[in-house]
Parts: sequence; C-alpha cells; structure tokens
Amino acid sequence: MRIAIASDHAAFALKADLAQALRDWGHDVLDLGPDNADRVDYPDYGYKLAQAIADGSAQRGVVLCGSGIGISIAVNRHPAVRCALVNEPYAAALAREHNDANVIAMGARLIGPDMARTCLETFLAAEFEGGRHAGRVDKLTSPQFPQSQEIA
Ligand SMILES: O=C(CO)[C@H](O)[C@H](O)[C@H](O)COP(=O)(O)O
Repeated sequence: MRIAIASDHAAFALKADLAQALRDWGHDVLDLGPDNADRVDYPDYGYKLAQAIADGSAQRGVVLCGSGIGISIAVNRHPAVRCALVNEPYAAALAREHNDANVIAMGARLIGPDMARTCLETFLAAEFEGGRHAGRVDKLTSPQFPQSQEIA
C-alpha cells in the first residue's frame, strides 16, 4: 500500500521514525515533508497530504504535529479525507472499523515513538466493518455538510 506522511516541525523526528517503520513493514512511502525541523505551518503540509489522498497518489495518510490537533483539523477540511486523531491503539482500530478513516493523526508531544508505531500498525491492520457504519460514513459527504470550497 502507498502511504503518504506529512508533519510540521514539532513532529519532524517522529515523521522520520514512522516513515522508516512503514518501509520496514513493506509499504511504499510518500514523504511530503518537511525535509528539516525548521518552523513551518501545519496547514501547508496537511493540504499536501489531503491532495495526495484525493488524487490517488496514496491510499492512506499519516499526519503529525505537536498535539496532532492542528494538522488533523487541516486535513479534515478536505472532503476526500477522514482523519482520526489517536493516542492509543484501541482508538486507532475503531477509526478504521467504524469510521473508515483513511488518515491517522498523532501528536509527537503527547505520545512516544513506540506508542505511535503501535497505533499506526493497528490502524493499517484494521478493516472497515461496513454494515450500520456505512450509512453514517456516507453522511459525512452529504449536502448537510458544506464542502470546503463552499465555505466563505
Ligand atoms: O497545531 C498544533 C496544536 O494543535 C500543533 O501541536 C503544532 O505543532 C504546534 O502548535 C506548534 O507549536 P510551536 O510552538 O510553533 O512549535
């Protein structure tokens, strides 16, 4: 599976660690930056990752910032993205099983690299259960939610 990964400066080291873990697990990694730990703005990298999901360059995404909050908000503004911010593996599994999340967000200032690897591995292994969850996920892109280009 091709997996895109992006962060801000606060999670630059965790991004490198998780990108290597993904390669070790046999995935094709699309690293969307940044390339160093200089201060950057998470919406810029969130946007790049959302675009990669939307255009099919990657089937899953990993976004990281200090708390995971800012970059998860950023990617979830794109209608092609369902991103879950998780800090432990049960939530990582539920994000796939119930929400069909295609992007996982984590906070490098909140969890360590071992927990982040465990969450990511769990997220990638879990499958969407469909059934009662399918209609709910469909409603996320229904007209009751304005799409981002419609928001002034
Ligand atoms: O967006 C965030 C908070 O929700 C992220 O944690 C950022 O990484 C953080 O705000 C960056 O903070 P810094 O003081 O500029 O390093």
